[in-house]
Amino acid sequence: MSAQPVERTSTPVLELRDLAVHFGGVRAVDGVSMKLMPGLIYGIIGPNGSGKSTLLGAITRLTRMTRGELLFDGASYAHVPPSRLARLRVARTFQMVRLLPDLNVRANIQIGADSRTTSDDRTGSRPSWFERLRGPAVSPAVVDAIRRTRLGGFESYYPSELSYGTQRRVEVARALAMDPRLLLLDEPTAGMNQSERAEISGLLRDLRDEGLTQLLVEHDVQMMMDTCDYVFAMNSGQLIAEGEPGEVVRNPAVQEAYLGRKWGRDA
Ligand SMILES: Nc1ncnc2c1ncn2[C@@H]1O[C@H](COP(=O)(O)OP(=O)(O)OP(=O)(O)O)[C@@H](O)[C@H]1O
Repeated sequence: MSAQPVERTSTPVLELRDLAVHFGGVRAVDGVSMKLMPGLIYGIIGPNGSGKSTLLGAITRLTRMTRGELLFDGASYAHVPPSRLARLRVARTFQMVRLLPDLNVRANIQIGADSRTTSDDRTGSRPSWFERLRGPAVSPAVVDAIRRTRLGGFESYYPSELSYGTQRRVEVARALAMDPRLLLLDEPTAGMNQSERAEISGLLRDLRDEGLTQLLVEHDVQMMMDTCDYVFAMNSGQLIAEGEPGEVVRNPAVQEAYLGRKWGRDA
């Protein structure tokens, strides 16, 4: 693994230049620049209120930027509406599980596959996603997402019948069914037990090995160290450190931001 993936010469999948999001006088994100190179898992760590979720919101165009530039594959998308992000092949999962309770696992994942084609095709002549769910056809993208997330056997289950960890995996599967080039994950292991966390970490690393670029926001620093290739640390809306995960969590500014807590097996 390279400790300095940003030094590679290929075009970043995602680049942020001097990104800022201010809410009145609150500088939630204040001048963040980063480059995400293809096929790596990136993480953002930082204490509560440091701006991590706001940054994800800006990247996914759900939160209005105050200034800065967003580039995907080298092209600006700062004015692309969030509904068109699937077309860019950017997918995300949310802090809270957002599965539709009245649809089974297969149908929930189908929504991901349909969101991409819906975003691409605005002719209005196609059946709605709900009409297609009632039909017999299952997209190859859905079959593939179920295989990659090891959800085989759960296809007919409803969300309320699944453990929290499995619901989270369905969320990841729904995002994968969009065939993303960049997957953004907001606290994917929140509320999980240790074995569920390890399972998600393994899944994300498998997806990385298949070439999927990922950006992860997570409170569990040990999980970030075990999972990420490269970590950004935020505090008060700004980046205070970046690099190989072990180095970043030992950085004095990062340690101070977390009020003296220490991580790492040998820290
Ligand atoms: N819509 C909003 N209006 C005003 N202030 C906001 C808004 N959203 C976030 N903030 C503020 O911006 C700052 C950054 O919040 P944000 O949720 O991005 O941090 P975070 O690092 O994701 O925190 P956590 O780890 O607790 O989720 C905080 O001071 C927060 O109160």
